[in-house]
Formats: sequence, C-alpha cells, structure tokens
Amino acid sequence: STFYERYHTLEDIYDWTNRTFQDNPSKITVILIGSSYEKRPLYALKLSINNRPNKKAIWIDCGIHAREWISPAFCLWFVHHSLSFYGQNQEITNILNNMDVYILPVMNPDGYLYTWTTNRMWRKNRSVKKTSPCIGVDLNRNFDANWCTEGASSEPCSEIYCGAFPESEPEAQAVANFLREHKDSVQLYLTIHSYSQMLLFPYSCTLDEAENHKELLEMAKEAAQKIRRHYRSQYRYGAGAKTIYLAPGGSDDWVYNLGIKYSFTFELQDRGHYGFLLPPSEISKACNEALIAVKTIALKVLEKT
Ligand SMILES: Nc1ncc(C[C@H](C[SeH])C(=O)O)cc1Cl
Ligand SMILES: [Zn+2]
Ligand SMILES: [Zn+2]
Ligand SMILES: [Zn+2]
Repeated sequence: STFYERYHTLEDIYDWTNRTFQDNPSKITVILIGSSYEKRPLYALKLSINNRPNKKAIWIDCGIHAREWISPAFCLWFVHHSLSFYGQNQEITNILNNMDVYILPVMNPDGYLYTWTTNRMWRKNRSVKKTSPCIGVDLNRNFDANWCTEGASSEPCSEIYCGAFPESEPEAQAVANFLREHKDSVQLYLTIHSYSQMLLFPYSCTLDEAENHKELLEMAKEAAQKIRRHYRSQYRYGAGAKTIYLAPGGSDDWVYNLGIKYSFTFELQDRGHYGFLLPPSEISKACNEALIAVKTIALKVLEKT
C-alpha cells in the first residue's frame, strides 16, 4: 500500500502502532519499554507468529538519529511486509516460524518530532543540560562501550555529544534495560541508520577485531552481494571502526559486549545524492534492499543455532 511509501509524523506512527495491534491481536503485542526525555512513550512491537516454547528473537530499532527518516520508514515496512507475506514468502515464513521480532520504530521520538516541526537536520535527542545552552545527546554515543573516548565529544554543543555518563539518556537506558532483560533470547541485534549504504558490525569503538569477526564479515558480505544482485546497489560492509570511522558508545558495540554476538548497524540509502533527505519515491527501493539484508542475516543466524 502507498502508506508505506511515505514518511509519517510521530503521531501517525503512534496511530499505526495501535492500528497494527488492533488488526493483528494474535501476532502483535505492544510493549512500553520506557519514555523519552520529554516523556513520550517508547513503544516496541513484538511480532510473534506462534507461541513455540523458548523461541529466539531478533531486535530491530529505528529512528535513533532523528534526521534519518528512512530508518523509521523501514521499521514500518518490515512489520507490514512480515504480516503481509507470512505464509507466502518462504524466507519470512521460515524466520517467523522460528523467531520472534521486537521492532522499536522510533527510538528518539523527541528528536524525530523536532525534525518535522523545527529542524529537519536534527540528529540527537532533546535533553536539556542546565550548564549549557545547547540541547541533545547523540544516543549512539551514550552506550557503555569505551564511552566518550576518541570519536565522541564531551561538549554538549557537539553533534556527537556522549552525554553526562553512559546511559544518561532515558532512550538509551530503555533499550539497554530491555536488552539486558532479554539477552538470553535475543540472538540478533539490528539498528537502522542512514545514509551511506553500509552493513557495519563491531567494533566501531576500537580497531580490535570482534572474536567472531570472520562470521560477521561473511554474513555482511553475503547480504551486500544479494542486494547488489537484486537491486544493483553497492553496500560496503565491515567492522565499523575501519569501514566508517572510530566511534565509541554505539548501541551495536554495547549489545555485542552484552553477549548478543550477531550485532549490526545498517546505513541505508543513499550515498549522498539526497543524503538524509531521501525522497519518498526512493523509500520502496531502500526498504527492499534493507529487507534483503535482514532476511539474509536472520536466516544465517537461524542456521547457526
Ligand atoms: N557503534 C557504532 N556503530 C555505527 C556508527 C555509525 C552511525 C552512523 Se549515523 C553513527 O555515527 O552513529 C557509530 C557507532 Cl559509535
Ligand atoms: Zn502494501
Ligand atoms: Zn545514524
Ligand atoms: Zn548515518
């Protein structure tokens, strides 16, 4: 439907969340995992097709960075595709028969709203610090992974401000708490960003290699190859520090160190032509590419366990 080929306001996404639950009460549950700095709810959808005992799970968060609008669009796209094609598409059927999926469409609702009302290029959350006129923490520098070392800034006015301390921000704390509670069932962590068309995995916070580096590289490579074959788009892939930049405090690194060994950051379309301002006409291609990557990686995780 064309609903999924448009960007949606925060209000629309809350309404969509509710409607999706109402329309699929046996497959969807809505979980309040916390609230934002400005007290907006952080709702995650749990997609669970059957109640097979001790099923494993996938976690997908979107919208950690406010201006990266293609990210929440993908979370909605993923839920829609899963519900529409379960039982028809062999890959999604296989994944959902064996795994539950937690989807957090907007991890940074205050920032997302701000990009609709005030500043389209906003990145951070909207937390206020008494001792500074500047607002916001980069939520992807606020996790406890080499926190606030090189690649982040302790300056509140910086776009990569790490916050007062690890998990100082309620949005980061909500996700970290949920994953700490569910680390034994969540096997695959995906966090969706834009832009630059990359499939990244730990570490970004250090140049050291992750202990399952070869495995992660193989999975990312296979996903990038499938995207190229189906959509002729080039996605670069590799460990974050070498592939994009050295940066500490990211969610993927923290989740990895928590023990969830399959952890990826997707940077979706494009490569800079439109950048964060990817037009709605490009949403379907961008989301279908991301979908291929999610399916490829999820199926490989299934094979391994
Ligand atoms: N662990 C990480 N993984 C990926 C990235 C890249 C994103 C791209 Se917008 C960022 O800069 O926050 C950054 C970090 Cl700190
Ligand atoms: Zn549709
Ligand atoms: Zn980002
Ligand atoms: Zn980015």
